[in-house]
Amino acid sequence: MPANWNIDSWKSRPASQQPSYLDPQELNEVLAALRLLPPLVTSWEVDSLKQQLAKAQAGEAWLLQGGDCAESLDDCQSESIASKLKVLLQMSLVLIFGSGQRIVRLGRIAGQYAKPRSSDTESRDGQTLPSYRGDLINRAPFSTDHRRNDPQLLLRGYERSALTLNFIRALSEGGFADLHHTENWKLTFVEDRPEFERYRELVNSLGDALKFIDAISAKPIAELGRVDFFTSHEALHLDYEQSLTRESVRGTGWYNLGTHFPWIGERTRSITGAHVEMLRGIRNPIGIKIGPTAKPEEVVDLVRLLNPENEPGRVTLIHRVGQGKVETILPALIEAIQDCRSQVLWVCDPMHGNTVSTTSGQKTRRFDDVLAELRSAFAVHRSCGSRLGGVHLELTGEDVTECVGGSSGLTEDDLHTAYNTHCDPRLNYEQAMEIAFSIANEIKPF
Ligand SMILES: O=C[C@H](O)[C@H](O)COP(=O)(O)O
Ligand SMILES: C=C(OP(=O)(O)O)C(=O)O
Repeated sequence: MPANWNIDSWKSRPASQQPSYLDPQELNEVLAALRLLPPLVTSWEVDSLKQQLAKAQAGEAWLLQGGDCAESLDDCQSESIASKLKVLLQMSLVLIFGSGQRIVRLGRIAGQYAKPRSSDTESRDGQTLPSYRGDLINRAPFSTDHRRNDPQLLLRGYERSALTLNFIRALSEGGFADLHHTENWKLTFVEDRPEFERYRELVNSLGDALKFIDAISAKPIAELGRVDFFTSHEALHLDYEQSLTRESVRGTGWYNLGTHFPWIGERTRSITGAHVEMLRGIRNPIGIKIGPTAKPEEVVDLVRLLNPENEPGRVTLIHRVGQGKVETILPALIEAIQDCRSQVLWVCDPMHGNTVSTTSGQKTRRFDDVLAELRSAFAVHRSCGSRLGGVHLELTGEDVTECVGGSSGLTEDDLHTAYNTHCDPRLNYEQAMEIAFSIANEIKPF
């Protein structure tokens, strides 16, 4: 256990972005109930992910992290969960083909229910209400009742996370994930989409390769029938995260067993803050979001504090500085980490630095900005003798219209057609696949 850390030590630090509840007694009862419920993941799985991230750090694998901006409790349905898994599986296949590397699949799923916000309140037509903070805390519709922080939502969030994870596990292990049957991963609406055509060609080559492997193997290769799939979410609501943080029965320390990979957001990464203190003491691999104002020495201090033993796979730095700023901001961060010889996995989130508002005030992201940030990140890492080891995307397998651009040429006028996100705009199927093909051209073994 790290020095001076205990399961409550975060409580003596300033905790930003935390909801307050009208009835603290009700909150305490809910937290007591959560503490008795079984964990969602196991410490063995968490350790296995850490080993895979260590491989990505060493240049032997690549990380694909993606999913909703904000999962919704109502969206915990088979179709929606399967379609997220399908698009991530299809993307990972494209990346494997392009790079010849192992792909680590990490969903923003089964717990991505809490959102940090820029403002505590939202005003519409002269009425001001608390901001929506994710379905773990309050609800999205703009009414006093929906925007009230409700401790019972913590239990609902835990339950929906468990249901989601149960379905993902079944799909990942069974015939659904079998590489011989990639037709299972097809989304209903994609037939005539250009990106699907490119994907179909790739799957046909895979079919030939599998026939060859099957012909020369004496027995079926189990790995071809299943996939590894891990979960992640922002560790934001600290009472909730604490209730799922448990001491390992193996005596290997404390783990957050509400997810495989918790991350610290850009708004809560203060080195003296409660979020950093909470995650300092757990054994999970963790992510840290790095925005454009981060100072190199600040990032070095954070990495040293969170990974004092310099353990491979422990820290993933997810930079999200915005297109046009990568060349000026990223080199100093990379050099500072190289100078202190800290082992980190570098990942680019090309979404969060590129949110813009339309003339009607709707949040969107331009596909070209997302792609530009990603391409610059590859180039800057290369020129610094470093390696971009993964991508972090907000995406969905559904046919939404939230980000503009991409090969189908979505415009601001199209956004109203299927703008379904509760928080930030996500890439739709076609845009996500287009990004995957672009990345596949960039990834090279170290
Ligand atoms: O997903 C990230 C943040 O929660 C989101 O960008 C905050 O949005 P806001 O600036 O509208 O509060
Ligand atoms: C809030 C998020 O990102 P960031 O902390 O980078 O703004 C997020 O990824 O949901």
